[in-house]
Amino acid sequence: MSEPPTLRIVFDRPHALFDIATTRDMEAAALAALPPFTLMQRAGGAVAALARALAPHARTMWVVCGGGNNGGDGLEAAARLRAWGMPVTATWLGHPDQAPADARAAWRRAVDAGVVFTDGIPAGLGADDLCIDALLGIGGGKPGRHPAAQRMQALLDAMHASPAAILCVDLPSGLDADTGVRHMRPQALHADRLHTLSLLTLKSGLFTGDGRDAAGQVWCNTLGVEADAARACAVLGHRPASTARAHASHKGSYGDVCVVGGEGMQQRGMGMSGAALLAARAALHAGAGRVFVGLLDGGALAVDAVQPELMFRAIDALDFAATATATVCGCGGGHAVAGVLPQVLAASGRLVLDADALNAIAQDDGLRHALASRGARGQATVITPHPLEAARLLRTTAADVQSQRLHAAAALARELQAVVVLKGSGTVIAHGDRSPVINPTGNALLATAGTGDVLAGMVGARLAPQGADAFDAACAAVYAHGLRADAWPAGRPLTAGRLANAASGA
Ligand SMILES: NC(=O)C1=CN([C@@H]2O[C@H](COP(=O)(O)OP(=O)(O)OC[C@H]3O[C@@H](n4cnc5c(N)ncnc54)[C@H](O)[C@@H]3O)[C@@H](O)[C@H]2O)[C@@H](O)CC1
Ligand SMILES: Nc1ncnc2c1ncn2[C@@H]1O[C@H](COP(=O)(O)OP(=O)(O)O)[C@@H](O)[C@H]1O
Ligand SMILES: [K+]
Repeated sequence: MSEPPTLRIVFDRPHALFDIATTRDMEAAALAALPPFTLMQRAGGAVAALARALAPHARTMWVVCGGGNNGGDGLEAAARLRAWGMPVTATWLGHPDQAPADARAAWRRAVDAGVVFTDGIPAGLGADDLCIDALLGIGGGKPGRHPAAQRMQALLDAMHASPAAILCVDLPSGLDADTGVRHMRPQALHADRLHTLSLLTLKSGLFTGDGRDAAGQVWCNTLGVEADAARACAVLGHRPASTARAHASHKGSYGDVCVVGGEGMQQRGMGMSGAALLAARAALHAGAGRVFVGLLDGGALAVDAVQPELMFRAIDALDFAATATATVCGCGGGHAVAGVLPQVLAASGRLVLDADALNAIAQDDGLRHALASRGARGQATVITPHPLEAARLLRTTAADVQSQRLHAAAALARELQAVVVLKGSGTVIAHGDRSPVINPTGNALLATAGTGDVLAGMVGARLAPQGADAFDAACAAVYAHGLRADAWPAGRPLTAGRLANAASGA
């Protein structure tokens, strides 16, 4: 067959993501079905072709290879690059007597092709040069257990300290392909000159947790092996369908959002109305037909002078059960929100729970039960925890949640019978039987207070229209929220207020 194509991963359509176990199964089946060494030749060929495209003017291509098959892919790439006349230098941590058969064959081909081997670090690596990280792939385990670990870390440090671009083979070495947890660290971030060519399958860990920082631009080559999408562990989020509005629509077509939150100064001396206003403004700018605000401030504030479209109501004057209505509850809710949650959980047809609503539920089994029983009544719920809020709900630690984001989101979704939006880099959206989605948009500009309130409002706006699907609404809102940050003009500080206003049409 002709060389399988390499695809630059962009987010115009969903991409299936696979875990290590399924990738191993697929690899074993393909190895059994194909002549020996075929897969590694395809892998090495794909790496070499991308390397040449990324660094056509390189004076040095340093291929850094571990002792397993990831290193084998690197050695095969080195052989190809050398045959094409590229200036290749290779470092190999393996040994011909101990290497897996395919890696040994690749080493032999590299030697025969005239690749220069070195144990040191090539001098004078420049910005036009390329390092190929083929130390560890899906066989990489936790550090410390391997005699080669220290040497690998030193080689990684050398690659990342150089001004050269880096192409990671299959995975950034040391990244857990399933979870996005990084076991080996580069000293600095180099997203603009970092690439990863995922082989056989696209792995979930490239897109969540540390994955995005570790991987840079992701590419994929399936090596000609067709994947069964039904075996995917997750799906990469993608641009939602256009939200063009029919001429003959009216504000009722887009539904109402009721925002409940914002504890007042008088309760505990902590005014948090701003959080509820941010959610309300975001819902308005994201297209809700009408937005009502029920503040928990004892009536202290009755209008948002900057956004007079928002309609303030006493909690008892809000109709949570009305059709085409979504309630967004919890933003800045403080302690006061616990008092209204029984009513909100019982009555709201569609509900977004954020922040203090989630903290209150984590502390109260009655509320937890009230939330979990909504699904059976056909009431849709989206919860939007950040990792610490998720940890409180799961009665564990934020570090534990971060070490298994997909798993944590799915476990919460199961227990609370809700759509879960586990926020952070590579936000995970999970619900029931749906394949979890990892959102690819967003960046650290969002790491500023209030952007989560804006997201809750944006989810509410998408959940409000009659017939809206809660999972799709959550995915679309998270994608749009992150896209706003990705398109943010350079030099303009991103604040949550500006983000809320920018939510229009997104
Ligand atoms: N066999 C084949 O034909 C193919 C192999 N492929 C490649 O093979 C890779 C998987 O190969 P392997 O299963 O050999 O695994 P790796 O090459 O990822 O890692 C295994 C090697 O690394 C060592 N090691 C593991 N953890 C370590 C640590 N923390 N510190 C230091 N050393 C450590 C192990 O002792 C072993 O020598 C994939 O990621 C992919 O790059 C794919 O390209 C598909 C084709
Ligand atoms: N580094 C990051 N990369 C991508 N998204 C981020 C990052 N930091 C924060 N975010 C996003 O910003 C929002 C922050 O929400 P949250 O933590 O609830 O903060 P707050 O409650 O102060 O608004 C979430 O949508 C989260 O996914
Ligand atoms: K690698």
